Amino acid sequence: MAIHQVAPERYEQQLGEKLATLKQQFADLSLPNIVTYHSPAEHYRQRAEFKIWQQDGKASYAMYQPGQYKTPFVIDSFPVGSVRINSLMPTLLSAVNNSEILRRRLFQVEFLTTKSNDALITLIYHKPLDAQWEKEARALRETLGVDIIGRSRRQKILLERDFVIEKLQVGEQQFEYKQIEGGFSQPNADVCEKMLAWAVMHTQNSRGDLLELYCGNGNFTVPLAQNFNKVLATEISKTSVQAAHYNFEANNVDNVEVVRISSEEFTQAIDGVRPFRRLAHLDLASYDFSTIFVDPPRAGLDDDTLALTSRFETIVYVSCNPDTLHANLKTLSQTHMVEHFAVFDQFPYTHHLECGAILRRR
Ligand SMILES: C[S@@+](CC[C@H](N)C(=O)[O-])C[C@H]1O[C@@H](n2cnc3c(N)ncnc32)[C@H](O)[C@@H]1O
Repeated sequence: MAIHQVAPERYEQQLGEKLATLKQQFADLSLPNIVTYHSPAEHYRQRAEFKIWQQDGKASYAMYQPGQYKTPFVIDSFPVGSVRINSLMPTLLSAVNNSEILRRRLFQVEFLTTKSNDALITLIYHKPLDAQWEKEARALRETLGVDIIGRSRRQKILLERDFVIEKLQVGEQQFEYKQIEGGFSQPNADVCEKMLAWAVMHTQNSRGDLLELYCGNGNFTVPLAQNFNKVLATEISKTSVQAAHYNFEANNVDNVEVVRISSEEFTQAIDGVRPFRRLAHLDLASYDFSTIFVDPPRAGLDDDTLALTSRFETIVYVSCNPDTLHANLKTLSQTHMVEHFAVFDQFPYTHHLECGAILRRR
């Protein structure tokens, strides 16, 4: 993980600078007033990964300046990370340094924590993990009161669980989410709650059904489902689809079908280009889609998915990359008006910015 310069006294200034850049970049699109959602100025990331720097028989947490991967910066705290990550960091490190078996050839540590105070630690090694490692890891689990996963080449040792349970507050409602190790989850839980509330608010009183692409673990699907008759959600990752099933059941959401399929394949299926067995149990023609929700990875929407998106009356677009959002909105502006635009400061002190746009057909 690269180093972030956290300076809470500079929080407003850094956000102001990012907003100014964004406004300049989007000046050629007629955007409405931009609504800005702030992050806590520190301790906002629920997940973190560190390289482990080994010297003279001692392990330390290390980070790198982008592009300078031979010069580690040894750190002992991480103000970007949640309070839970910061309280686990020293305890974990001293336990690792007190056990030759846990320390030797450890090269990476990952923390996954939640607002609900759940936590999971993954220890990643350059050596096979044996019964002795497992015994020591179980003792570590008892000491920390946190689940541990051991990973090595072609090996994953689970002591108990490989997930955490998050609880997010969206307006008056609380939702429960399983977040699986290695699966996507929004890193900044406070900002995630604001994004969910924003999406729920702007889809209230929708008619018909919702198509969601890139649904992940159902993060948005769960609170949005109440605003639609039926929802068809799609996602490429098997782990995330498994988590999504759990999350629909845990939150009593019963009007969603989730399918493991890429957005490119789904576009082919709905256009009748070719059939997919994974969709055979669904009658696509029975859906009365009014709205599409997309939250693609940094690459944005591919051309075919973009063309599909432009056929919907209402588009909700959540994006972690202003460059691809801008390019996609330029195309979508030919058929749609941007009615609402929001900025969510998910990644303070970096140049990254999360945005949300609601578009209506002209
Ligand atoms: C930015 S995440 C958003 C996930 C979810 N909306 C959330 O809030 O947690 C993007 C998701 O798209 C999925 N994805 C990546 N490429 C895809 C593709 N070509 N087709 C479908 N899903 C894809 C990833 O696995 C990931 O879950």
